[in-house]
Amino acid sequence: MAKNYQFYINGEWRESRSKESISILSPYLREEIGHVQAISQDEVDEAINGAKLAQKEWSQLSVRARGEYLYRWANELLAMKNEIAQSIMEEVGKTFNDAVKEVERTADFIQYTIEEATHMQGESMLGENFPGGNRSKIAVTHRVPLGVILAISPFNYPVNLSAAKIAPSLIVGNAVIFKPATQGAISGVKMIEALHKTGLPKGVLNLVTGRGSVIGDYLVEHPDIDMISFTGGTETGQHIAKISNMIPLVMELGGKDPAIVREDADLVFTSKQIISGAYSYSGQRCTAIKRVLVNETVADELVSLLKEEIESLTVGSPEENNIIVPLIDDKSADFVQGLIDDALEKEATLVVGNKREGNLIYPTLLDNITTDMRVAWEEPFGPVLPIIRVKSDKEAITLANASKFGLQASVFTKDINKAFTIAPQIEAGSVQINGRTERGPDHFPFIGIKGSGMGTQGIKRSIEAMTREKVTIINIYE
Ligand SMILES: NC(=O)C1=CN([C@@H]2O[C@H](COP(=O)(O)OP(=O)(O)OC[C@H]3O[C@@H](n4cnc5c(N)ncnc54)[C@H](OP(=O)(O)O)[C@@H]3O)[C@@H](O)[C@H]2O)C=CC1
Ligand SMILES: O=C(O)[C@H](O)COP(=O)(O)O
Repeated sequence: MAKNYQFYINGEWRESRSKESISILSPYLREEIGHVQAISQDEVDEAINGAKLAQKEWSQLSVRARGEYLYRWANELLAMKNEIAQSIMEEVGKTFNDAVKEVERTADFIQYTIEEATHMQGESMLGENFPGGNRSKIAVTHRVPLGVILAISPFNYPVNLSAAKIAPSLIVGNAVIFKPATQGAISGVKMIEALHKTGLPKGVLNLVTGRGSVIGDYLVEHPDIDMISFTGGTETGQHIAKISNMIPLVMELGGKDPAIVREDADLVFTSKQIISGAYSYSGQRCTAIKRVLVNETVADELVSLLKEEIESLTVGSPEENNIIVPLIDDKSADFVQGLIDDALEKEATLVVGNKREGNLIYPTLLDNITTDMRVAWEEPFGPVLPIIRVKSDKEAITLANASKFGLQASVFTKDINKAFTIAPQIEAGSVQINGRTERGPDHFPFIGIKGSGMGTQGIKRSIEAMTREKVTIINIYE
């Protein structure tokens, strides 16, 4: 019988008083792999009240003392690496190798977070530097925690994107309410089992499980939540931004990252970057390359190179480390198929793909995409890549910026002057020159603008986002 996973509140593992649970189906085994608790609003209140109380003492510890718990967490995660990776694989259909990498990356993330926080210093300012001021007034500024942070994560990196919110929150003295994606909650439970083993004080971290559509608004609107760090879809993020109280928000949302390919690009290198950017984990990455804007003079050659690469991609179960794996659920596969069908009805050219077995969509490349086709603008979160042929850099930039999203973009060219002319004109949080779009390394700032989010993640920026400045002014008697 599938295991029943408990939720974690005030240092204890519990079953919900609601007596309700949610069945988790594996996207590729297509069978139930466990149940998570559908907790009640009373239990949400209990978790937040406990967090609020626990935060007071937790914030009094030194950064080094808090860091000791987090170092142990990183070590426990590594000790449970295979078990957690197995969960990630079964629950979200990521290959075992990638799931292991996700756990290792998370341990690195936590360790770097501790080191970064340990080296962050405040500043002092002399009053005399402002007209009319004098030396007897000195401001000392340092960062203080915000209180209780609500961390909401998506399914696709159930461990890494969760820890990327939890570790920066905890190291600076916040308490956390962690709401994992329901499809991803078992992996969330496992990573918190590792944290529990560190002896973390009760209430500092609480794991609440239940459908976002049921407990999400209640969590977001709760008066004792002091900041929300959210990663997920644009619609969910926009909804949260509308209903939340006047508290800081960091939102990392969807994307439609373009790869702009100039006529002078190294096409062999570029095609490999595009393939890995677009198709890894079947395109279920916010930073996946989701459209190619290629100069028409090199389009035929690029398409032929991409086709060749796609034909060598392995397709099937994540247990055999295939690149293309079944999508998270049937609904997502239907959505991707809808984008393909719409483009083909409007006379896009099918280069390769458009084959489907249930929620397994084969890698699909569509050429001659025009702006009336949905796939030119919508985020598939699946293995389909549209090629839009352009006449000039100017047209590529205009199309890149016509998207409602603004996460990342890539520019492929051998002309570094052109690259640096194009990059500033692109409306995106980051522009990669001659590289695929991606979030890592994790200490780099990671920014979504427009429909792709608000605020900045990346280790130091996340720490800053989860703290505020506090100024103490010394007035020296003469
Ligand atoms: N920019 C970035 O860094 C990233 C962006 N994404 C984006 O996320 C999307 C895919 O992830 P997916 O998990 O499907 O995204 P969703 O927006 O469906 O869910 C994200 C999280 O929000 C929760 N949620 C749902 N409704 C509410 C609500 N009303 N209040 C509070 N929380 C709620 C979900 O819970 P539940 O699961 O219970 O519904 C889940 O934990 C894609 O659009 C992708 O681009 C993904 C990763 C990174
Ligand atoms: O959720 C996502 O898709 C990630 O934030 C992207 O991370 P990656 O670029 O490291 O895959």
